[in-house]
Order: sequence, then structure tokens, then C-alpha cells
Amino acid sequence: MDLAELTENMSLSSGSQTKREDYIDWTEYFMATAFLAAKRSKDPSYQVGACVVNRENKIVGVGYNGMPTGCSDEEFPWGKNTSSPLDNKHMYVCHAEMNAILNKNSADVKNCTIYVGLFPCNECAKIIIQSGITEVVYLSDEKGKKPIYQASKRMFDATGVKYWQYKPKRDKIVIDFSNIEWDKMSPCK
Ligand SMILES: Nc1ccn([C@H]2C[C@H](O)[C@@H](COP(=O)(O)O)O2)c(=O)n1
Repeated sequence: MDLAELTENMSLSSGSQTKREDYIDWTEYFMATAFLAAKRSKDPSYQVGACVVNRENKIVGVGYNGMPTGCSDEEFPWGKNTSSPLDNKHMYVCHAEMNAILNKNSADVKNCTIYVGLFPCNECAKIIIQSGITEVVYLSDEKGKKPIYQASKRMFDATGVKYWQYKPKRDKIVIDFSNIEWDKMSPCK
């Protein structure tokens, strides 16, 4: 047994172990969940994820932007600068917020918070308001100057839906499956 193991065992047996300090907080957890969901998106230009959370910090819905169920990712178009409007993805893609709300595993999403990578468009803002969600936490507002996003803010302001931009405390949250150090974790007693 080396010195590190000995110290670990001594602190375990004396019951003096304290909690980890580098755990992710709730906001990081929910925003990271939204970003993990976005990794499922097939959209070549924007991958957006959303995570709906209730007042008990329980996740009740997750979604990402994608084609409606039954509309094949292979057959429906992913382009947007097309000559025919029918070949434009905007005709078909369901936004992340809409999917997260419709995917809910609870009776409703009243008084919930939605975490989303990109500020919601006007159509999603309507769905957010009508579903009873009262708070929007977003990471990026990069399209914020466009009228559809200004319309969202106007509707949120009128209805009292709180919205605020999340400023990450750390640059990255990494899940590296090749480097999970189970051997350095303490066994359960
Ligand atoms: N809050 C948002 C904003 C955008 N989206 C989706 C919708 C599209 O798939 C894509 C944006 O497409 P673009 O015209 O910018 O290439 O992102 C969303 O799900 N939620």
C-alpha cells in the first residue's frame, strides 16, 4: 500500500472525508445537458439543445433541433439558401425548445425553467409562454438583433417570462470515456 492509499484509508476509517468541491452546479448541469442533447442534431449549420427543469431541479424534458418524427433525416433537406422554399430546412425543422417541451415526462411544464444554447425565436417564445414556462436561460444571443428574436423579447417582457444569459464559470466540461479513473475512486462501504 502506498502513502496515498494509506492516507485515503485512514481518512475513510476515521470518517473525516469531506465532500468534493469540483462538482458542477445546477446551472452548469442543465446547460451541459442541453449541449449534450444538441450533439444529436443533424443540422449542419446550427446544433441547438434545450433542457426543461422544474422547481425541484428535476429535468422534465430534453430536446434538440431536428426533423419531425417520421420525416427522414436522409430525405428532408438541410439547406437554407435554396431556390425552392420547399427545399429549405426551415419549413420542416422542429426547434430544440419545442422538442424539449413536447418531450416532457411530466403532466405540464408550468413554472419550469428552460435552458437553451441559443436565444429562442418568436415561434418558440410563443410555445414557451403558452406552456407556462416562466424562465429562460440561454448561452448565446448571437442572432439577437434579428426581428424574430426581438419579438421574443417583446413577448417575454409583456408576459413576465424572465430571461437571462448564462456566463459559464469554466471553459469546458469534459466526459472522456477513455480516462475515467475508477481505480482512484473510493470503494463503497
Ligand atoms: N433557439 C433556437 C434557434 C434556432 N434553432 C434551430 C433551428 C435551425 O435548425 C437552426 C437555425 O438554423 P439557421 O437558419 O440559423 O441555419 O437552429 C433552435 O432549435 N433553437
